[in-house]
Amino acid sequence: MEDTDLRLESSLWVGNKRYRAVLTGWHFNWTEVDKKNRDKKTISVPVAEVVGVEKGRVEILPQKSVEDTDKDFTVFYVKRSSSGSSYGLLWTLGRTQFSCLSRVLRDQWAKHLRTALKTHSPLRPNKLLVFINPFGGKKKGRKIYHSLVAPLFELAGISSHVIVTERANQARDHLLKKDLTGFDGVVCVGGDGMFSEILHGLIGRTQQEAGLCENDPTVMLQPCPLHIGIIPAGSTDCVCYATVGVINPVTSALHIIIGDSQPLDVCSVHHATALVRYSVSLLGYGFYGDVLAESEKYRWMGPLRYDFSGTMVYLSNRSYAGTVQYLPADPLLSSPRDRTRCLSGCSVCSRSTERLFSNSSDPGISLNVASCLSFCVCPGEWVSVEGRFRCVSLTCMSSSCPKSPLGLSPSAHLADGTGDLILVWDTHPLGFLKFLYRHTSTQDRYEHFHITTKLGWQFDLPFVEVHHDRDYIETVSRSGSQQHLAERGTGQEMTNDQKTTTPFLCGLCCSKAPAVSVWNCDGEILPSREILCRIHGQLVRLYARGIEDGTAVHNCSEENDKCERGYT
Ligand SMILES: Nc1ncnc2c1ncn2[C@@H]1O[C@H](COP(=O)(O)OP(=O)(O)OP(=O)(O)O)[C@@H](O)[C@H]1O
Ligand SMILES: CCCCCCCCCCCCC/C=C/[C@@H](O)[C@H](CO)NC(C)=O
Ligand SMILES: [Ca+2]
Repeated sequence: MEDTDLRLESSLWVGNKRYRAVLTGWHFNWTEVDKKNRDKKTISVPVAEVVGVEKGRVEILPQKSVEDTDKDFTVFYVKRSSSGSSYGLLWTLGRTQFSCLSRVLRDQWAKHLRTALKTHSPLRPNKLLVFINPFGGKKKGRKIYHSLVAPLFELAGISSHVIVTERANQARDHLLKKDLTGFDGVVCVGGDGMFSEILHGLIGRTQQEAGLCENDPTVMLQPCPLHIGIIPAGSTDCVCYATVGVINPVTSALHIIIGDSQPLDVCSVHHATALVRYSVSLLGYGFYGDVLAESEKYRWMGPLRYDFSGTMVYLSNRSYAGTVQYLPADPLLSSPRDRTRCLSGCSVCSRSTERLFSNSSDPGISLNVASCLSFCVCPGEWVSVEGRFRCVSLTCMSSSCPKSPLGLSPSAHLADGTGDLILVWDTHPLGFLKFLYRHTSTQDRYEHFHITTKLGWQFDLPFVEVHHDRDYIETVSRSGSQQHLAERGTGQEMTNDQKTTTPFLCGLCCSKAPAVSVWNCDGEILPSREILCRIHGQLVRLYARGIEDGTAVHNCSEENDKCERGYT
């Protein structure tokens, strides 16, 4: 249908005020008109952000009520407000009840608006498969879904098949084996672990159907056709925070309803000739591996277990010997140190789409896995580093979360086909504390497109390196070579503290320093230490749009003169 066919204009009343309402193809605007026919304030809502249109005077929350009047219709739409911090925007459900002069006109408005919203947001889901983890986070998944999300899905005409999980990996197995015909997307209600199940199920299913072998890191994996929605109800909710900007079930539900689409890079992790897992947020050895291993003992603490374990692990003052090899990405694409951020509509990610899906541009395809584990197969390209590390982390995105608002790599991109490798060399305990403090502090903030820090940038420390990687390998083992620490980390000879393998404050919290750590892969401990990773650009799509710039919120409401895009 042409946009001109959707155009409609008439007087409408909200309460006793008269408005001139106009539906163009893309926007629905209503402007108050005073008694002298002068325009006053305008409210403008993009049609793509209209959630639903109901005949009569309808309310949804706290309970649904319908007054079936002849000349009225109610429009529900996305309304934005600041989240309190400057990071991301909260979305709530806006609602306006309109009255028309006749029933015929009312029916015309309802029909035109419904047609327009379908035309302008083609990815809106009709049918969703929803998995609820009843035990995630504070164990409120069921309540969050039924009280906050289900009424919105119903309003938007989405039918959902809900499965409350009874065991770990049920959602993954369902996606791998059961009939998924008719579903537009899969929604998980839970935390990063639940998201990871959906990720594994959908990627696995897609490769099975395409006849591709996931174990082979040289294979170009097939992007998943189904979208993933995340209703946050977990402990860290990092994937939700880093792709939406807030941890808020209503905001996430609204992104799902309007069919937002955010591609996401995924890292496949291999050991020997097998796929071990996929990762999007954190593949971390050393500190983050130890924090996860320690935190498993304190599950009963809920989300606080990470802070408690973080403190315990910090006090144990561990570092580990190992070797990391990586293939650097093209520095012209972007840099993890450029202090920009990946926001909604990011141009770096958009430009990457073409590059990623043209087959010729991926030299990583020719890797030989067996060789990779022992030496570099692309001389001159692969970089190898060896030494003692506090932590080695790889992330495909910023991995910001409430515990680390800037994230592990604040300037990383969600969908540029690269990952950031952060090497924190062994250093004095106070130096490492500074790094942890900088990257977990809530005081640092983003300003329009650039990151400014009051405390100092987390990568501006002499023992921290950050690299931008296309594909890379990591092998971590105990090499016993401690000299590298002095050579690369601080440029000075190692101190006694650094040389010793005895933990700092030993006896207060642990008795013997372990020789090796474990890999934390998005909150799961990996069984292998020697791993090979490959970044698969834009392998999955989320019902999200990246982080909207919180500083662009207009301070406008229905009382102000101009209000665009439903900002409040
Ligand atoms: N019914 C269930 N019983 C037990 N475990 C489950 C169930 N459903 C899902 N799980 C598992 O629980 C783990 C944690 O779930 P989730 O991510 O939702 O919560 P969380 O508190 O954020 O945990 P984490 O921070 O460890 O990821 C997931 O890895 C998932 O596989
Ligand atoms: C001295 C105290 C230090 C406290 C450290 C607290 C931990 C900070 C968490 C930042 C993690 C950001 C990356 C997210 C990773 C998720 O994939 C994963 C699963 O939810 N979360 C964790 C904590 O491993
Ligand atoms: Ca990326």
